[in-house]
Amino acid sequence: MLSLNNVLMCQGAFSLRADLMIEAGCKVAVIGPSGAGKSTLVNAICGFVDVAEGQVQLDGRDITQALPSKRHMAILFQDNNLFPHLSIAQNVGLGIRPAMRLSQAETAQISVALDRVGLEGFEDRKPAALSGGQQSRAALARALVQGKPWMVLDEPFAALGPALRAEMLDLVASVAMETGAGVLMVTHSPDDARRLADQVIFVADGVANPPVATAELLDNPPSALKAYLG
Ligand SMILES: Nc1ncnc2c1ncn2[C@@H]1O[C@H](COP(=O)(O)OP(=O)(O)OP(=O)(O)O)[C@@H](O)[C@H]1O
Repeated sequence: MLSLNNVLMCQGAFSLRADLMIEAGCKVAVIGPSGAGKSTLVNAICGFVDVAEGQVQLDGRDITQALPSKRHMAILFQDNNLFPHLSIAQNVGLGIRPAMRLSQAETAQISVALDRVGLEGFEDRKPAALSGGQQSRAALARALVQGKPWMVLDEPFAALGPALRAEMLDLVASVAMETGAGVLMVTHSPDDARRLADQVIFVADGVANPPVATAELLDNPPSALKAYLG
């Protein structure tokens, strides 16, 4: 369980409030207008944005001040953060061991993760020799090997076409189901939310609202969400 108890997050003059809980293993989309604070929310949960008031808890443990690396979250952002000078296997290996001296078992684990995302045989390629979709898959493999209970995605597949995006969302969902990981995903697309998410957090007017069942919220949107959806 991930809880934000009366949390106030600030980025310069911008501030965002949240008082909400997300069940372990739940897949949650974060939607809302541009600049509403979706990235601020997930970055605060991951430890990249300071919390000015309130408490962030993971399974009852106060992680408000914890380093990002101690938060049990695998993070996947839009640019994939693949290092261009490293091979795909090395990039995925960074998810296991930043120092990169991998044991045989860890090397095998990388191959299993690459197989899982459909990149078997791509171990030695550099990111530039992969398509955009394949790069997204490699970044997902890196999240996979971390074995964390949460995957946090900030518009991870925004650069992909609709068919490829749907494919990646289904892959995230099946990986999450296999590992039992919860998913928190920022997206601009209500269709993506419907495809992946059990629940939706709507961010608007300085508030990240508690999660509501996806169909319930998108089928009967409150006025601010209706205005956003158009
Ligand atoms: N480092 C920063 N310093 C000051 N203000 C910031 C900083 N980062 C973001 N902001 C401001 O915080 C607000 C929320 O930004 P945020 O990126 O969280 O919104 P968002 O909902 O993710 O937007 P988008 O959908 O456009 O990506 C914006 O007004 C933005 O200008």
